[in-house]
Amino acid sequence: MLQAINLDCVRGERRLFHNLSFQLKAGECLLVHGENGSGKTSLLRMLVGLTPTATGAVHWQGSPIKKLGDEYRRELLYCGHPLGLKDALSATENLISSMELNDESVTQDVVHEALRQAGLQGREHLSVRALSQGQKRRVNLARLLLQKRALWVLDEPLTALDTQASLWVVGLIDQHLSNGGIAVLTTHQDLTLTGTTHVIRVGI
Ligand SMILES: Nc1ncnc2c1ncn2[C@@H]1O[C@H](COP(=O)(O)OP(=O)(O)OP(=O)(O)O)[C@@H](O)[C@H]1O
Repeated sequence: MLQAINLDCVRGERRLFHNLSFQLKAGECLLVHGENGSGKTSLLRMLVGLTPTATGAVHWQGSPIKKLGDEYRRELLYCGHPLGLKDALSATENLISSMELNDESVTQDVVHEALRQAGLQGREHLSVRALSQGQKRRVNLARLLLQKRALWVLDEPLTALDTQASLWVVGLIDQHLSNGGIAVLTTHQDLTLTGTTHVIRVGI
């Protein structure tokens, strides 16, 4: 279970949200809506532990994430901004190095299969700088197939994706939820998921 308890977010002079609380059980998804600059990314960064919570706390399976540290990070897959890809490396090299950074091993065949499913067959060895924005996003999202994590936190995962790739990502999220995973995502698009979906709007 993921719990946000009385979170506050102040950026500069602006309070973006106040006393924000929710909880998500296995199989549940939270869609975070809000205008540009309303605090969606700030909230996600708090949930993954990249931005400290000034007040309130984030709990995972009943314990504060601050206390869990790496134990929490091993349960978590965060696709944020920027995409975190190295331009000089190929899609394959990026994914292998991202797995290695997390002490996970993966074969090139498994990476190629993930890239095939992401619609990047034939582009596995091209340096990422030669890929389009949507293709870069697909490389980043191929991690969803490789890193088996209980909690997905996805910041605008559909940005730059065409209709087919958007359907692919929505299908992956649905599958994740039906396997008992939890997901939090921001999006400016209308999104219909089959699992239990909660919606919050940030910006006050
Ligand atoms: N490190 C920072 N220091 C000061 N202000 C910041 C910082 N990070 C974000 N902000 C401000 O906080 C506000 C919320 O930013 P955030 O990125 O969370 O918005 P968002 O809802 O994700 O926006 P978008 O839909 O445009 O992606 C913005 O006004 C932004 O300028």
